[in-house]
Amino acid sequence: MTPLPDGYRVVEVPETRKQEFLEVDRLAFAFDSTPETDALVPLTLPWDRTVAVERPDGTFASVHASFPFRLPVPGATVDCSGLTWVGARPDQRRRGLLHTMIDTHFARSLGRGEPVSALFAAEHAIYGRFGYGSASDNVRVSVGRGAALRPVPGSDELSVRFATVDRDAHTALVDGLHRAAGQGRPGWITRDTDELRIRAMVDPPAWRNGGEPLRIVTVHTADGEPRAYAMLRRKEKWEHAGPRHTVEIREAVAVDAAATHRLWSFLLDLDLTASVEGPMLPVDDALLHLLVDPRAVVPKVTDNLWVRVLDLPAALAGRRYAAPVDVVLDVTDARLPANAGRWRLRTGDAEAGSWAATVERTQDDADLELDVRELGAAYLGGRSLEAQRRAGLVTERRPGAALAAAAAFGWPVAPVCSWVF
Ligand SMILES: CC(=O)SCCNC(=O)CCNC(=O)[C@H](O)C(C)(C)COP(=O)(O)OP(=O)(O)OC[C@H]1O[C@@H](n2cnc3c(N)ncnc32)[C@H](O)[C@@H]1OP(=O)(O)O
Repeated sequence: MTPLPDGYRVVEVPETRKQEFLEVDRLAFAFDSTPETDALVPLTLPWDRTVAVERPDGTFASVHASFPFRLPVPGATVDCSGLTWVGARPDQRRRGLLHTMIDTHFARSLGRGEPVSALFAAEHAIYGRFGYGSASDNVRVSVGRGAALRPVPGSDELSVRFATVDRDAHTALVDGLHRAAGQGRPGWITRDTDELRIRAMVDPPAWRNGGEPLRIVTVHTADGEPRAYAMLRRKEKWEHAGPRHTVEIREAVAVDAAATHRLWSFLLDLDLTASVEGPMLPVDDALLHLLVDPRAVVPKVTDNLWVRVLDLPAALAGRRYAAPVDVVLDVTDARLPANAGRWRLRTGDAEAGSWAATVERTQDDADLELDVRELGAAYLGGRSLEAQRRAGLVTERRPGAALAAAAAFGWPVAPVCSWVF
């Protein structure tokens, strides 16, 4: 454990200390709220997983919390501690408080039997030093109005409804489609509490930034079954030559190609608009395959989930592999030495097109040497171990081992989480 300044201590935060907790994060993240906004936006924090570092005078210097997620991984799901709301008061930075909070978070997560942790990083430079690897990307596209899509059979039979987001009317529809659309996609964390489901659709006026209230487009079959949705806000812009409104999409999901086609055909043809600013999409999203002219979009790719392997054998045995492999990994892990050393990962028989693996300690020579950070980056199947070898981040001791391991760790569906926690 990293030593704290004299008199500082780690404490659990009960809900009765909510305002003190929020005050630290408001100072850390530079935001404020109002009673009107707070009344509309539920706090999603699980209070039995909320922790602070307290100063000698009993006030909070820094805080963090975690969500108890089920993380979809290649071919399976594992328990995952979703680190969130990490913040130190600006006058308490760079004294090791985050080091202590991370050690505390790791110990508490392992104590609950959670073999991995995941997070969205506020800044890219923060979490690699703690063994988190950037494990997935998302793409945001800016698409001009009228961009054409390749035809998809069945799209024309679907109909579209347009409404203002209504919690009672839409929460179950959004949650059901979100779950269905993410089937088989690593990283696709679902919103498993009422607070998280509501939080996804809240629309306090203070968040509108000059735009209209949050609207929802839903796509339905002839008998009314929902197949896709997009939550969006249009912003007015009138120029000399006429209207050039933008469409800002908060989240868009569809359960199949026909629904994707119908949804985006509608979004790309809204009157008065000039462009559509897309939500966080997986880098292999169907929309990107359907655009007739992909050069017409301006893609922005950024890091999405970061993953920290906490319990190496449980984490690696908890996912499936895309190819058979027998490889000895020699792992370094400065913060969790139980993960360090040599591990043999060996797949068994194929089942439904993928392979389960056993992971055991070994004295055999290493095939690959890597830090737990690079293992976390490869864990969801979206970052190649061979690419990391080429970048000098993974060392190969047996020729061909990186290619073979990369084929096994990779996955045909790109990992992404569609919402920031
Ligand atoms: C999952 C999430 O919640 S992401 C949100 C993270 N929070 C924020 O970005 C809010 C604003 N920032 C903060 O509150 C703080 O600066 C924190 C929490 C990021 C870091 O807290 P600190 O107590 O200052 O961290 P600590 O003193 O333990 O230092 C951690 C190390 O990371 C480095 N570090 C911390 N923040 C950053 C940063 N933003 N950029 C680059 N390096 C950083 C420090 O220099 C230090 O490096 P070292 O190990 O070489 O000494």
